[in-house]
Amino acid sequence: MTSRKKLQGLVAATITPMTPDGQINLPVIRQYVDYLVNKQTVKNVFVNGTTGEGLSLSIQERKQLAEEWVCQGKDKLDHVIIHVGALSLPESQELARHAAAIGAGGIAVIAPFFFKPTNKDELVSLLQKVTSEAPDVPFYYYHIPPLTGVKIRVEELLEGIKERIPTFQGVKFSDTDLLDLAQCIHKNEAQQLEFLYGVDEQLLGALAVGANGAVGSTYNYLGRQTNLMLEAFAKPDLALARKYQFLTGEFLNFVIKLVIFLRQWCPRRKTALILLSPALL
Ligand SMILES: CC(=O)N[C@H](C=O)[C@@H](O)[C@H](O)[C@H](O)CO
Ligand SMILES: CC(=O)C(=O)O
Repeated sequence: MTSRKKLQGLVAATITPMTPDGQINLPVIRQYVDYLVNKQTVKNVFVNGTTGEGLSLSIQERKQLAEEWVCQGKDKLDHVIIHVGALSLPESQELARHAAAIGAGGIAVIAPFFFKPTNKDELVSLLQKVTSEAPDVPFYYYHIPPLTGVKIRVEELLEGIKERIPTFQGVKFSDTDLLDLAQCIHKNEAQQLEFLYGVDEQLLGALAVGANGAVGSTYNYLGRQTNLMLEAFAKPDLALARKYQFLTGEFLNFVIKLVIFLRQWCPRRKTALILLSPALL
């Protein structure tokens, strides 16, 4: 693996732009990159994840999106991470090979959530089969038990993982169990891993136990404010950092109410984002 800039700070989990007739809208990704960098001060993206509805897209669509993000982000973004998890192992492997071929900065893989791995060894062996298809690309395990139902603790998963998966780089940790996160960080201090937190409304707690950064949907529109929170935390000015964290919470409460109201007639996340983003720019 060639030397790379450490992934830290904020990573926007990108939404997938669609045309009114349900096609992926590739041409707007160029503007999306500029918007993230210039308006949100966010220079990393996580593509085809939960926010991007990657698991509801076809393989072809996922590849096209990955290509466009890598291409448009080339001189503007620091890291483009592509989520390549899928229920089918060959599809996941194909996406991993593709991500490597287009020069993605990293890949992430979710645990299969229908026929689930029942123990750590099963999960690592599956991750190994996917990541070995991209032997030069840093790999992040995408831990999101509320959605996958796979509750294997990351602390346990990490024991010996680097021997089996040399590209292992870190975890996108989307769970509220900060004890598990803290133990992972504590036990792996010597290893230069990257722990990216994924529950935006409690990022401050994760920073306190040593998270390196965060991947999330809200960094699409609260990226600038959250970067100010990171700065306040680094100072440290915890009172100010808390103010920004509370802002995320309040904003999400508002969005959740709005989404419940609008759910009857529009797809969830996009509705909220489309309606709210002009007010936030
Ligand atoms: C389940 C889900 O989509 N989680 C996102 C990323 O992990 C978060 O960014 C949340 O959207 C955010 O924390 C709001 O709950
Ligand atoms: C939020 C997140 O990280 C995802 O969309 O996958």
